[in-house]
Amino acid sequence: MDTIFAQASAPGRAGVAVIRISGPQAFAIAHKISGKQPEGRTSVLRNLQNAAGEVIDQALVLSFPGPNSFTGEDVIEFQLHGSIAVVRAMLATLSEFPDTRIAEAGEFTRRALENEKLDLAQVEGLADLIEAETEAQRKQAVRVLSGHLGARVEDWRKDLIRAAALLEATIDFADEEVPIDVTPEVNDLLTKVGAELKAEIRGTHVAERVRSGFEVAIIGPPNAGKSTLLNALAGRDAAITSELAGTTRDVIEVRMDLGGLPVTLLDTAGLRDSEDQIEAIGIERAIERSKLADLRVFLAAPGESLMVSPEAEDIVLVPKADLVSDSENGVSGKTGQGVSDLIARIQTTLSKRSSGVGLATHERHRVALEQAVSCLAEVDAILTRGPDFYDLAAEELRFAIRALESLVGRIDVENLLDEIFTSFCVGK
Ligand SMILES: Nc1nc2c(ncn2[C@@H]2O[C@H](COP(=O)(O)OP(=O)(O)OP(=O)(O)O)[C@@H](O)[C@H]2O)c(=O)[nH]1
Ligand SMILES: [K+]
Ligand SMILES: [Mg+2]
Repeated sequence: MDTIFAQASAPGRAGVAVIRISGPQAFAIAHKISGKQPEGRTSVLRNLQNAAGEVIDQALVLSFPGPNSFTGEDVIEFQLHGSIAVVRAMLATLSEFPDTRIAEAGEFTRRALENEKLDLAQVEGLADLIEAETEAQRKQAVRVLSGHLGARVEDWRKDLIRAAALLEATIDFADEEVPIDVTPEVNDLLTKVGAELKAEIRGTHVAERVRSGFEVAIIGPPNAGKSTLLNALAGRDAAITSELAGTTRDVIEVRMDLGGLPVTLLDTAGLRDSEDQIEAIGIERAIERSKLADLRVFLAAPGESLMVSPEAEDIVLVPKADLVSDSENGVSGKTGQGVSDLIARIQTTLSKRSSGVGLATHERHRVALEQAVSCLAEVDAILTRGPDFYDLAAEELRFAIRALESLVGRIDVENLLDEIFTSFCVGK
């Protein structure tokens, strides 16, 4: 097993840079570079030397003897001064040791997975946490990283294994009089697990949104002030505004953090029947994108007919509130009137939706859960055919169990690993 090393902190100048070493040679290397090692899980201040005995830097040295380390192997961390030259000199010195090489992207985490310090879902949570930009994303990632999904999978697995065992026990008695009817208990177990899986599946759609962002489309007739409103919400001139109807044509996207939720605001072309070919394409796109959006903000005068109808939670506001007398339900991007109310309404609506997130947060999780659910439906169908088919039902149950195990990487997932780890940075 190679010993691997990498800069774990971001590249460039900084107060402190962290270089991490993991593997069988980690302690021996640290000894050569910095002298006697600190006791496990403590830190000491040391001069670090290169092969020629020159001092590279003065640094904190931390040691984590395996298996109680992030990777499960012996790990050393150097906290150096965050200088490009210091880091380069350290990496050059480290690369001179035999059986030691720079780590690949995500390789420390990969070793943590291989040494069962993390399960596969936790690895995904860790990747999400590093990517997190908003509070909602951070919270969701921390939940996944905590390993609760693994615990949940373990519960489902136990229930399904029990159901399979009950069925198999019956098969063994096939020739004799069956002592007890196991179907009520099996059905209870299947119903319970099935309902819980379905609830998790519902949550995955929202979780995906928390990760990638909710889309909120601003739509309405030309010149309603959509682009002006977008600019007011974004706090910058992201879209061109003018008194000419039909100014906006392409969908304009602005990413922002709305009270901790990641939101992409969409400004769209004004909706009307247009002879202009380019404008007509813009209008078509406006309709398409706004239908796919998670929420729509309509700028429309009362009674005004639109080419898209609002859905239940959509927000309908009277535009240019500064010009109308009854401005109760109005908004004005120009004066800022009603803008903070609008932000609060968007936030409330989306937070309510994001509260439905469970522990399964990735497309991969959804696919595995749905596979398990469809296996369970199949088990139900087989059971109605009577005890002669119990062995078939037990077999199908094992497929469901395997689908669930793939969530946490208990079964062979080599191809998945490459996909997951390519999203990691070197040093993690
Ligand atoms: N009084 C007033 N004028 C506004 C308000 N919002 C926008 N305007 C003006 O209305 C005109 C149209 O504004 P835009 O923001 O370009 O409107 P739009 O809905 O994006 O228009 P299209 O992209 O052409 O569909 C501009 O002259 C703005 O200055 C408002 O709240 N109050
Ligand atoms: K306009
Ligand atoms: Mg516009």
